[in-house]
Order: sequence, then structure tokens, then C-alpha cells
Amino acid sequence: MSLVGVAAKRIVTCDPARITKDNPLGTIEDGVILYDQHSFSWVGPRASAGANVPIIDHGDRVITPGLVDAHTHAAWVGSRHDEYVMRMAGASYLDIAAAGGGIVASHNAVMNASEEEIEQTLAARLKRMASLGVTTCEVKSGYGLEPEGERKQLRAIARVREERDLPHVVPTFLALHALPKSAKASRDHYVLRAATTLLQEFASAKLCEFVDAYVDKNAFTVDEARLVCESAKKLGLGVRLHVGQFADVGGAELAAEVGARSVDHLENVSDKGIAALAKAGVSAVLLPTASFTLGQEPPPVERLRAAGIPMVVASDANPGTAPTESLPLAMALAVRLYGLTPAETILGATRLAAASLGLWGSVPHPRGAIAPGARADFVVWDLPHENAIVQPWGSPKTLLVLRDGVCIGRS
Ligand SMILES: N=CN[C@@H](CCC(=O)O)C(=O)O
Repeated sequence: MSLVGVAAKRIVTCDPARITKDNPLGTIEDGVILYDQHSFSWVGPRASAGANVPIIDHGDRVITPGLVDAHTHAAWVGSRHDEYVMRMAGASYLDIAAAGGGIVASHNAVMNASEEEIEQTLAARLKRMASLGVTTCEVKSGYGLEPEGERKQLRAIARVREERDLPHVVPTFLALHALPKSAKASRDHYVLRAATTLLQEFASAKLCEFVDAYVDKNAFTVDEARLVCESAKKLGLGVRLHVGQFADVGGAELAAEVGARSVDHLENVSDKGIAALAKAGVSAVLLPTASFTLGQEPPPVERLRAAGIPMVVASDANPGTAPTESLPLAMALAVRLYGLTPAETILGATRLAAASLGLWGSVPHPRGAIAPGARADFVVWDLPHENAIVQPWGSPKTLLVLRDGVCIGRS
């Protein structure tokens, strides 16, 4: 495979080998990247680059690793704009659910859609996400709720995953999201089936790499989620959990106990929960677009930072609480509403997000940073500095978005 090169005024590598106190993103001024249609082969200052590779010069622009969106419900169909109007008129999450909105509304839309419709809608959505700089995207099921619905969503995700001109997709079986009407009288059976037959079926068909459960007041209990987490671990799947979006019911402690990769949301968590997460090395996936939509207080960022918990920033793309496809919007809100620094936010939407998905670390070709041997996923921004990425532009500012060394988007 032939090597090509790009140069720019700033190359933000996010490579831990280059990060120092004074250079928190491992940025190379006036740098060059050499890559092929798979991975990076060399990164460094222009003055040290060899002369025998063609180099495209992007001048005064900034290049970063491709963005990694580590929490999305992107395989949805339909729209819930009516529920946003209800929310703005004062209805709560529970009022909306009681009126047939919320997760159940998206469940009905998924049940009425064909696998092809879900596939096409997801592919089109991922294409738009790519134009915003996303090169890897976690996608959850969780609107199917019934076995056939979950199967349909996961199969649609698997088909989209094969497409090389879209972001790399990491599929998650969101096993416990809401109780469908059919299961109201048989909750225990519903949970047990998700944790046993369904999980085994989806794992052996390689339809998921992770399992997820919504552990919260009015959702699922710690004991119910534990059943799913333990089966997932036996099957070699990773665990991510929705925790503390509305109330602290002990989800953080469960995540630590089962060695989850991430706890997501985390607006409500105790000091004990934070200490357990830190000890177990669990990442916190922060979802500022959801708490912005719901008008909630931010998660305890100061306490998470002090405990040394890796903070990931994700879009939570879903039609209800985070009606957006934009990870850059979530990044802007992480800075404006949560008080993350721009550097924390950029790391949280690249290498730390990749690590929470098992894509950084001791894997053959990691994603999430610009470093020799890593997958050639990067973005040439039509911006002069990485700090401009976290301003609320509301419009894409990418010049080129490459996954595995191939262009998958531009604005
Ligand atoms: N909290 C649960 N799940 C989603 C909301 C899904 C929905 O409202 O459709 C979330 O991550 O915010």
C-alpha cells in the first residue's frame, strides 16, 4: 500500500507518548503525518519528514484524530418532536412516558419499520456524523425491546458495520432499556430471557461487542442488571451501563463490581460510587446534550476529575433526550455547561472514548490517536486551532474526514 502524507500548522496527536503538562494533547507544530489505506506510519515535525512521499499541505489548519462517539442510540427511526414541545410546556420525562412517548414511542417506530429501513436510516445518519468528524461510533439497540425488535435493530447495525465508507461501528445490545407492555406482568422472565437466551444468541451471531442496561429509578434495578452483566462477562462481551441519569440507585458500585468499561450519564452518583469507579478503572461517559435537553444539573465533574476517572464525552444521539447527531455539539456543551477544559473534551471524544470501547491499549491497530501503527482515522478541520472545535458552531467545519486512510466525509 502506498504512503501519502499531509501537513498542517497544528497536528493534535492525543498520543500519550507525546503528552506533557505543557502540551496536554501532544500537539506537533508544523507537523506531517504519513499514512496508507490502513494506518499511520510516521508522525512528526515537517523538518524531520523524508522527502520521497507526496505531501498535501493544509496550511494554517489543525488536524486531530477522528472523533469517537462512545454512546449513541443512532439506530432509531421516526421523530419525537411532539414530545419536545410537551417537554418545553413543562412535561417531565415520566409525564411523557405516561403519555406513550419516550422510549416506548421509538419502540413502536422500530417495530413498524423493516430491517432495511433501519439500516438505511442508520447509514444516512452515520454519513452525516462522518461529515461532523466522527470516524468511530458506538451504536446501541434498545428500542426493539421485544426479541424480534432487538434482533432487527442489531442485524441492521451489523449490515451498516460492513460499509467501509462510514464510521467504524461498535455494536451494543442494550438488553434492559424499558419494559414493553407485553412484559408488564412477567418482569422477571423478561430480564432472565435478556440475560440468557437473547444474550447468547446475539453473542454467538457476533451481533454485539458490548451489553448495556439502564440502571435507574423507574428503569431497572442493580440486581436485574447484574444478571445481564454476569452473563455478558461469561460470553466475553464488554459491559457499559446507563447509571444515575435521574437517581443514584447503586449503578456505579455495580459497574465497578462487574468490571464495566463505562458508566454513562452519571448526573447522580455518591462519593462511594466514585471511589469504586476509580478503583476499578471504569470510564465515565458524559452526555451533556441529554442533561441540557432535560434541564438537569451537570454530573460532579470536579469529583470525577479529582478521583482520576477518565472522562469521555459522547453525543447520546437519540430522538428524545438528545435529539442530535452532533458529537461536536456535545463537546461544546461539555466545555460550556460541564466545565471540562477544551483539552479534556478533545481527549474525551478521541482516545479516551476509544479506550472505553476497547479500541485503545493493547490491541493490534488502535484507534483514537495519531500515532505510528494506529488506524489512520483523522480529521482536517477548516479551523486554525483545536480550541475552535469546542465552540458552538452549529455547522460542520471539517475539510476532510478519513477512516482507515480513506475519505468518508467532508462538510
Ligand atoms: N436513559 C435512557 N436512554 C436514553 C434515552 C432514550 C430515549 O429517550 O429515547 C438516554 O441515554 O438518554
